[in-house]
Amino acid sequence: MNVINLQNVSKSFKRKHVIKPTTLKIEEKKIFGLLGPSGCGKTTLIKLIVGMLKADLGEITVLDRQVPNASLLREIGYMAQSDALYTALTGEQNLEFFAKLFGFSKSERKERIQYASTIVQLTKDLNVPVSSYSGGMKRRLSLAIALIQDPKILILDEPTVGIDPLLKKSIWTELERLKDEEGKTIVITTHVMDEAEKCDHLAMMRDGEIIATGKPLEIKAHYQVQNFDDVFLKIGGGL
Ligand SMILES: Nc1ncnc2c1ncn2[C@@H]1O[C@H](COP(=O)(O)OP(=O)(O)OP(=O)(O)O)[C@@H](O)[C@H]1O
Repeated sequence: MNVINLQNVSKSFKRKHVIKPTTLKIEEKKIFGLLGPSGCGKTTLIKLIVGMLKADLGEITVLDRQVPNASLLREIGYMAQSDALYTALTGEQNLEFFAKLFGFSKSERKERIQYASTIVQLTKDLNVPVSSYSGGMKRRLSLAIALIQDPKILILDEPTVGIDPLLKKSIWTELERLKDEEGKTIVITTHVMDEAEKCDHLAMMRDGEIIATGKPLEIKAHYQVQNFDDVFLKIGGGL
């Protein structure tokens, strides 16, 4: 079953055609990666799916509901590229704020905060104001916020930027567990080549267009290369 469907979706900013007519289906219970050079339109595409931007043309449905739809807020955990955090508050207060928005009871909030902060290894720093967090800690808190309401779909815009390799590995282990054991669908943008390899399915973007889709092996075969660094070089080189 497809949980995300885009049908001929396009978007321009002023006269710039940032997303050219795009049709895309994302299957449930998969990790779907969006790859492409900086500025090719990944974040814009993601914002259209989340409902933060309105498409000029075309139709987007998520879980069979047309976007935008307020009921989808609960179903989509979104981690933006720039952290949207309350820096005067502690990590825990940030998580508490978002957990309250989703109407969790006090005991559920405690449980959810414990779960989300453990995954991103922030439990020890929960009582520190976010203003004194490092860049990587802010990314981790943003990921915890995306997980707080136990959404069916996780949409993560470069979630592991600024995160050290060990923690990155444990985050990926958790993403794979969320998919395998809890049936989550995960959409991720990345520039990191080993992350591309871990996705079940990929869409390669260039200049506002999806130019290839497939499993990592299929994409490499398509470009006749051994690794994703070379895929990128070929895309950048105007294949
Ligand atoms: N609000 C906006 N107004 C005008 N132009 C915009 C706006 N948002 C994005 N753009 C332009 O749209 C293009 C695609 O941007 P987008 O952020 O989607 O790319 P990206 O692939 O996510 O890049 P990166 O990997 O660097 O994050 C860029 O040329 C950008 O300058």
